[in-house]
Amino acid sequence: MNDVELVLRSTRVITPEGTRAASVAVADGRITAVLPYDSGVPAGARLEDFGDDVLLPGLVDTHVHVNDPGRTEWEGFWTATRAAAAGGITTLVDMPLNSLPPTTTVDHLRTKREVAAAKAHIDVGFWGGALPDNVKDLRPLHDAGVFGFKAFLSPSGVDEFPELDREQLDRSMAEIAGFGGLLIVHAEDPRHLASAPQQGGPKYADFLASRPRGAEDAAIMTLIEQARRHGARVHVLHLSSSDALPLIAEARRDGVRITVETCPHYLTLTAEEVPDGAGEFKCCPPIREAANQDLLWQALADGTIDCVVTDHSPSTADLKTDDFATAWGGISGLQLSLPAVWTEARKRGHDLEDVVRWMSTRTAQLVGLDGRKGAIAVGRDADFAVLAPDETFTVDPAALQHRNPVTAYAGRTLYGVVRSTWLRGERVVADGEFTDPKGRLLTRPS
Ligand SMILES: NC(=O)NC(NC(N)=O)C(=O)[O-]
Ligand SMILES: [Zn+2]
Ligand SMILES: [Zn+2]
Repeated sequence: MNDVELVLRSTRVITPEGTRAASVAVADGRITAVLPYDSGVPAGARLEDFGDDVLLPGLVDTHVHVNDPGRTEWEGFWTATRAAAAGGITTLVDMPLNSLPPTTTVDHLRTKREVAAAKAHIDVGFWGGALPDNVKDLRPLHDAGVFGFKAFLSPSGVDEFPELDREQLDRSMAEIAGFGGLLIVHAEDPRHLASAPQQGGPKYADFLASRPRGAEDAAIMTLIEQARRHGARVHVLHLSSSDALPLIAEARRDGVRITVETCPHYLTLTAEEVPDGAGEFKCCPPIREAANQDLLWQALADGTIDCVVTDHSPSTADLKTDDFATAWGGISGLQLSLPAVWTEARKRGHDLEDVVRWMSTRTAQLVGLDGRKGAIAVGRDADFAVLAPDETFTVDPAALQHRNPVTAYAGRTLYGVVRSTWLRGERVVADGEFTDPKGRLLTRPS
């Protein structure tokens, strides 16, 4: 084993065994030991002492739309990965849509990887996309290292990424189950969307009524039925409807291989407080009522919801119009996800270990990266965030690093200042100062 190069020390290190004062030894970008706080520093090693700031594993955000290449006026690898790093995220997995080309063939994946390579400030992996006409591309994409496949059941918002009907979903799922892959699904049933009251305009209540919980519940029922039949591994993206929770819990008890994520905005923002005309709050499925949010928190606490990811899906500011029917759907959360979730979590009696489990450990597990990411433990990559959990700040859009600093969190006061972020033992950002990009491109461990 190589000599220890770096020791990171804090009175509060979050490890799988709990939070304790510890020294974390690093060599060749990996954690080689987690030792008592006063273990000393080997000759030739550098010491970084964070005092009482918390050292936690870098977050793993498995739901990010980087949009590069093709819609780089919306977002790109340079800006998205800087925003992520500033928010304590050290790994992201890029969604297959909104970039041009979308990640739906091996050729397109190659293009994406070339574009990302020089710009990534954190580690980056890729999801593939399941379209009505690319079943033959799924296995080659899997073999090329994508982490799984996203499918929509309702329109995606971009023409080049059409949704699957039930038969097409069935066919793609059979194919993906055949090679042991993971299918991740935007679960809103188009029939329930079509039959809901439709009314454009600036009233949030009208938008909410147009995308009812029943649309999510019905799509999730379809997904469960098909996953059960195929023995497939499926994952529900960006769950907002609390009514779907009992369905998911029951399916899991029956042995269906289903996991679920939700997002910071569903956990921290409520329909009651969305101002009319405020397009920065539009996302699909929508932010729902406070009572719904309480049930999402309960499901996180009892484990029905596995993890929390951003669904960072930005656009240019002009597309976030005051008409909820036509405004771009997507909330930009990369830089603020940790403080936003932590602020609400602490209010509800959770500790940072819970937040780390939801935003790092479980997301790493979801994509099979738990051998390398998601915990401060020997053998894992030396990816860290240093957080001052009791310090507050007020969200100023001008301080955000993503390309179009539109945010639903403007003016909110949040707990948790990310002081620095570390990737494989190297500092990526500290107090707003970034180093040159050091991110690597990840493939699914086989
Ligand atoms: N085209 C999108 O980026 N859609 C995303 N938009 C949201 N969530 O509003 C998503 O993940 O479905
Ligand atoms: Zn989606
Ligand atoms: Zn998304």
